[in-house]
Amino acid sequence: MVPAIQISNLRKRYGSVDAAKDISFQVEPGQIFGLLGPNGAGKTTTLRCLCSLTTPDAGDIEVCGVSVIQYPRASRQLLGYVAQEVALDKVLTGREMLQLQAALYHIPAKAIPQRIAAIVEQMGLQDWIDQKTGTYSGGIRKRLDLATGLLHDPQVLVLDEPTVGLDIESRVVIWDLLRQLRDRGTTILMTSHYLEEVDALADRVAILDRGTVIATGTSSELKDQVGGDRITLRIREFTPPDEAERAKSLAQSLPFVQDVLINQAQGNSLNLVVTPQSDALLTLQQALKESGIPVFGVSQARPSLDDVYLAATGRTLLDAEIAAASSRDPKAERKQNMR
Ligand SMILES: Nc1ncnc2c1ncn2[C@@H]1O[C@H](COP(=O)(O)OP(=O)(O)OP(=O)(O)O)[C@@H](O)[C@H]1O
Repeated sequence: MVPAIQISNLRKRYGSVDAAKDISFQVEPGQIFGLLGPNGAGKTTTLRCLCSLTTPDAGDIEVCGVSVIQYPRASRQLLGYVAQEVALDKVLTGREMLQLQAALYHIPAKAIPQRIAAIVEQMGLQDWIDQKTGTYSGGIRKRLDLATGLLHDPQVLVLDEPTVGLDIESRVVIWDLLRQLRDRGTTILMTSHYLEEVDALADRVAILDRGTVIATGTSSELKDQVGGDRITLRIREFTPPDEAERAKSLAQSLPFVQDVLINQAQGNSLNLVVTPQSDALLTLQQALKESGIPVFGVSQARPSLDDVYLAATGRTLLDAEIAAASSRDPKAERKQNMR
């Protein structure tokens, strides 16, 4: 079967920044594929290259077997792209926005009312479509964005952070809509930096870090690969570094402890990887007590996608986000993206 999306050795530089160093992954038709990674990992850049909004420096991209580099126009017909922030003209109604978009996609004038009616029903927008978009809540705006991306009935829907900034109820509505689309045969490629979103939605996941793919698979395959249980230990709300080091040495001496990391972004809490066994927590707490080290909080869990990221990069997604946020210049990026 021809993959819905095939990205091979994609490279894109902005000045001295390698936004995409060497990105390869494949999306099968009818799947939801999640690109997970912290801010700055290269997710948006990958989507922009895929949708021929920017030209890669190297690599191949195909959509349903059509080369994006050689046939950008034909490949764009196969794709619906919903950017992270879509500028809405607040004085237009949702229907007027869709009519404008339909004209941009060259949908025949006769077919437009029927196509809009179908998509409005599919997105559950009947009550809002004739109101001005300036009155919309974030969740309704996002549904209109999806409707816009789906208007020309693309085989592949590409979504950049589809629920960023939405409250949990609106996010769940969007998740349900995306599942319905997938069940009707639309392939969806979405980026997210929400672990639980990717876990809940994606059939397969690629984790990106600093412009490269560090892991690909189903969410449970990736979690199985890292193995072991996770114990998060907080000694104090903000633990002094020397005390964290002391607790780390102590934990390392326990036979069931495989690995220990000090998480500076979380007040020097400790992340332990342990061989699953029922008395691990109790034994750890006992050992800490005997050494006079207090316990502010401790919990044990199966690995998460964050643990997959941590195992591959030595830092949590949150750490990476904080580091990335301080090194970016959003104004300059926006300016460059307008060109
Ligand atoms: N137009 C641009 N001009 C200059 N640098 C850019 C531009 N676009 C992206 N970058 C840089 O490339 C790197 C990857 O950015 P990208 O937006 O692809 O990451 P991301 O994973 O999508 O993060 P986010 O979700 O925050 O957009 C970052 O270091 C970013 O600062």
